[in-house]
Amino acid sequence: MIEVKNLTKRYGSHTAVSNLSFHIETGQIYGFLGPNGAGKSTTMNIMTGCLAATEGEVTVGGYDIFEDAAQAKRRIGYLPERPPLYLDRTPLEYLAFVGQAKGLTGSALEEQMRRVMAVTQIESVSNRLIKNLSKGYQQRVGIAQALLGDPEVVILDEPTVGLDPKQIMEIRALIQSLGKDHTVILSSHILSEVQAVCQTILILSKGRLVACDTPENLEKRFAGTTTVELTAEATAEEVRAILAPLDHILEVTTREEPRGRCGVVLETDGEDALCREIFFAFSRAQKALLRMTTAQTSLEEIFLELTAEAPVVQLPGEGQRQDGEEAEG
Ligand SMILES: Nc1ncnc2c1ncn2[C@@H]1O[C@H](COP(=O)(O)OP(=O)(O)OP(=O)(O)O)[C@@H](O)[C@H]1O
Repeated sequence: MIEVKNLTKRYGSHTAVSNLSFHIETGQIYGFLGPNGAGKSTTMNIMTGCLAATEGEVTVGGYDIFEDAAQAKRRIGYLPERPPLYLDRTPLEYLAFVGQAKGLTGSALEEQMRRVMAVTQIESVSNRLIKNLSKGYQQRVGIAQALLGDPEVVILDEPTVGLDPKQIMEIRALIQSLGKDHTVILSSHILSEVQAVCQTILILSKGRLVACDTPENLEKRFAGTTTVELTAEATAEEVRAILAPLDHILEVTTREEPRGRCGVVLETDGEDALCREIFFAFSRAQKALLRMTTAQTSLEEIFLELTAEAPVVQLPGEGQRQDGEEAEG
C-alpha cells in the first residue's frame, strides 16, 4: 500500500530522517515507536505529502506522493500531531469545511459526515463549539476529519498525547475499530500503547529505522537469553553436577543458603524445554526443587536498548557533527 524508499530529510545541517525504507501492507495497524525527536512526525509529514523530502521516494497505492500528489493524498487521511481544528466552529461546520476541501459535495458530503461522526461517536457534540469540547472529543473530531473521503490509509501522529487515562482507552479502542476497515499507522513514544494496538512495530531512533516486526517477533529476535532462577535442597557442588549434562545453559551462579538450600541463577539461550529438563534432572538426583522462575528480556528493555542515546562524536576540526548524517549501509 505504501512504499518508502531511501527517505532522507535534512533541516539545514541536521538530519532528522536518514535513509529510511519500509513497506506498509493493506489491512494492518502499524506503530511508529521512538523517543522524542526520533523522526516520527517528519516521516509522517512526508508520507502524507505535507513536507518535501530531501531525498527518497514515497508511493501510496502506486502513486508518487510528490509527482502524483492528488491521487496519492486521496488514499490517505491524516491527523497531524497538532490537529488543525477551527476552535470557533462546531464539529458539523468544521467537517463540512474539510469535506468540501477534499472535493465532497451535496448528499455525498452529508452521507460521509454522518458516517465519520458515527464512527468517532461525536454526534452528541456536533453542534457545540470545538473549543468547548474535552481534549478527548477534540481528538475524535480530528480523527473524524481524517476519515472524510474514505481513505484507505489513516495516519495518526501521537493520537493519545495529552489525554487522560480514560480518554486514552477510548481513543485506543477507536483506533482498533478503524483497523477493521483501514490500514492504520500511528506514532507514539509509549511502548505499551504500540504493543497494545499495533500488529507491526517500526522502531525509529535518531532518524533511522532500527527494527520492524511484530511485537512477538521483536521479543523473540532480541530477547536472546532467558534467566532461570531456582532454589534447590542441595549443595552448590551437587547443583553443578546435576546441571552439568544439560545443554543450553550458558552460565551458572550458585549461592549456598541456610537449611541446606542453594540459590541458583542460570543464563540460558532461551530454549523453551529447558525448565522441564532441569526439573527432571533434579528429580532423578532425588534433590528437591523448591522454586523455579524464568525472566525474559522484555520489549521495554529491547526498546530502551535500541533507542539508547549514543555518545555525541566530535572529531577534531569537524565542528558540531550531527549523528545520522552518514548514509546507512
Ligand atoms: N522544522 C524543523 N526545523 C529544524 N529541525 C526540525 C524541524 N522539525 C523537526 N526538526 C528536528 O528533527 C528531528 C526529528 O523531529 P520529529 O518531530 O520528526 O521527531 P518525533 O519523533 O516526531 O518527535 P516528537 O514526538 O517530539 O514530535 C528532531 O531533532 C527535531 O528537532
